[in-house]
Amino acid sequence: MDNGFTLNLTDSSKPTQNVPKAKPISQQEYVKDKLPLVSFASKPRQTVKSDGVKKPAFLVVRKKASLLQKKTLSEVKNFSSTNPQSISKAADQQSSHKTEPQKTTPDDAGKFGAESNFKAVKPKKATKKSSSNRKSNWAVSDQSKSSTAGYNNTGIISSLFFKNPEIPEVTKDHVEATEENVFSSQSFSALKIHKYLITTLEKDLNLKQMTEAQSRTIPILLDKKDALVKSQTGSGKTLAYAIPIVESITPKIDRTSGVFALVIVPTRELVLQTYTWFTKILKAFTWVVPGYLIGGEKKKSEKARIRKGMNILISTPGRLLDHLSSTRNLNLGRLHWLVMDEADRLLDMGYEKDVARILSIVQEHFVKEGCIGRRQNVMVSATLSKGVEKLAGLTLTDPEYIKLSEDDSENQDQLVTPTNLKQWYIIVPPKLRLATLAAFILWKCTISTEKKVLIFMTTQDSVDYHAELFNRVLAKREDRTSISFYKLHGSMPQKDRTAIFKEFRDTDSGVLLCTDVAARGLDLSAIDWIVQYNPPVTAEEYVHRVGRTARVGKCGQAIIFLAPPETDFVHRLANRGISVVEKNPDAILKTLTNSWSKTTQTMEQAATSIQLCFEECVIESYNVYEMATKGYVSFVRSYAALPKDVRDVFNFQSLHLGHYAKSFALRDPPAQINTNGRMGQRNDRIQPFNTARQRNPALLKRAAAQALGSEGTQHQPNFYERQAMLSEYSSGLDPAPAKKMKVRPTSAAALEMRNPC
Ligand SMILES: Nc1ncnc2c1ncn2[C@@H]1O[C@H](COP(=O)(O)OP(=O)(O)OP(=O)(O)O)[C@@H](O)[C@H]1O
Repeated sequence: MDNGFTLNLTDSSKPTQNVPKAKPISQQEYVKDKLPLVSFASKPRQTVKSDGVKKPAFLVVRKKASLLQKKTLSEVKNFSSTNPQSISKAADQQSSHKTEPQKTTPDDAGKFGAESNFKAVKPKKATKKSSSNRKSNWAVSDQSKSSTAGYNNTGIISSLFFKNPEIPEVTKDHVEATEENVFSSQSFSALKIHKYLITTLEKDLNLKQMTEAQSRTIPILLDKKDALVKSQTGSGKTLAYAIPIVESITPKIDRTSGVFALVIVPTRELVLQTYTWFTKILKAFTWVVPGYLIGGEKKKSEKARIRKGMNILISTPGRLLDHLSSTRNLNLGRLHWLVMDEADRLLDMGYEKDVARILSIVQEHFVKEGCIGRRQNVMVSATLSKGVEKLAGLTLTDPEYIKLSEDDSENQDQLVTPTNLKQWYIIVPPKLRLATLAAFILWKCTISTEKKVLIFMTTQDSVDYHAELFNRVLAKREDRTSISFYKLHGSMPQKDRTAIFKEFRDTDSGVLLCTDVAARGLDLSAIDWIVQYNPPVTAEEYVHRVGRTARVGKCGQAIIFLAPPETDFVHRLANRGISVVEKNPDAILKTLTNSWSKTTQTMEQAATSIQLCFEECVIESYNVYEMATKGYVSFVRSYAALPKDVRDVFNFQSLHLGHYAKSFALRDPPAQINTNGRMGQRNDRIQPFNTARQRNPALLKRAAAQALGSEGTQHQPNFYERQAMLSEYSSGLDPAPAKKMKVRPTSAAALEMRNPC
């Protein structure tokens, strides 16, 4: 039997076609990685038929040099996966000293991981599914068992298709989805605004009709009223407040007149995007100066811009507060407009203090200037709820609550997603997550025409790792089109962030891996698919993430990966008026037989082949291995730190750590995975995420609290605090405390939690 990974040494000196081609380890890489990987052949364990003659076949075994007994380093250096001589030499040597079988596989992980719900799960005999759509092959048939058994028998890697948890049947909820029209029947010329502004909108920006959000909001704001605007993602809310601001600026204003309008938004990319909108619609109003403040830029150049003066200022709260306390020229005493875009995000615990402080400073400036004019306040978000303004003590004067959907007051909590958005969920056993994601990417980017994909992950380390892994394994293969992978998260240098944001916005195809830094407000054109590889914890965040596609009446699709214990999230969404349809993961994995390897016949073989390539990639380079462990540890820690309110759905106790390790292409048992590399090999710096902690929830809780910068026994961060700390939205510009902090982070994940952007 040829399982696709056998090497017939007697038949040919070349590896068979199906042996995954691993990059030979260069001397340089060897020195860098310290722990080289060697390949050698095992004792013949089976035979393959060639020209009707039975010949012994050898399995290629790849091990870290350090695991081989009696091998000197110089011997080890001579081995490489593509060097058949070294393989046969190794095979000879191996007969004299046996290789250590890998002691543990992630399948054993119940022993190492948290107490798992899956511990007692036996290999599944048959799925419970009744509908054909839900038929799944996780419980492998005898035939497929035999096709993948080779891996199991070698003890090299565990099978993807054994010991997976049962996929629960998800009862279908009746969802009354609320719909909102995107476009109104009115054009901009119906508004009482300056004719130059109308010309810019209709001729230069080619906007024929107003959206519903614009036609309802603009007249109210032109009437000088305060407003709370809630309308679906991608409904043109930016212009809904930008047009009245520009219209209300009189010709008397120049750059020395001070800040006329202040717009606060949660992320730097959103600042740049909003700034671009203002520059576009100010085309005919050359005397009005827009400007922005973001973190990651030289403060000195920002100070110079402030000194020169600007009339419309767009900023993240962190940077604004920083300048308000350190830049004397920044005077907000003549402010006529205060806009908070993504206001619900700005006013939750992550930002509330910053925003409240900004408001009190604005008030001080008002008193100093002796200003008597009334300031107009506008709050905008797709998930805004009434009363949110009270959170920061912001006093709105008789605000209009502009809500586009016509639901009754009982349904205040209902969320709205675009009508043209198709929403799916997929229940994937943890072991198959990576292969399924890879299959999805290959399917969309090489076979289908929907080639622009945005993938959300929880942590920055996870994004870094997957971007590196996919770049090495999926990006380029001779026999298919190359795929461009991009990444975006809060710890990247601002220059890179801006460049990638612009590049991905303007490209027709590619995959952007990102954290929630890209979840809100970003207008990336024509994204075909949103993939939530890690689910968000709230329905609101779900709405914002999927809202990056299907904007202004366009079509789009979104899919969310759920593990079997997380399926209740579907009901949570249904309770908020969001309907998602189940997709069969087999349908995605099957595409691998076309997109990954045309020589593999079954889905199981193809999935195992791609998983093996990922695992090889991780073993080969210590850098990738380190990234994988960091990604895994940060994922586990972020899961452990999730707030109580969501633990009925996202329960750390239900995580099968071993299976999740496999989803990071790691072969080590969870107890041996830490951000410090292999246990015992580099024992400096970081404490391992040890078994005791994993097993004991109390210890874990304390560890999570400590990682978040507080003593477990003293202050336990509440829901909002944790969410804020785990979130990507902070501008990262709360400079004073950040600089003072001398506590050494216990891990990259902890660092990320403390200082996310
Ligand atoms: N009247 C219009 N006609 C056509 N397109 C429009 C119109 N107004 C805005 N748009 C387009 O709609 C897109 C989304 O706009 P915008 O980013 O303001 O949406 P939003 O409602 O703020 O979304 P989110 O809630 O995700 O922040 C932009 O690409 C913009 O060009």
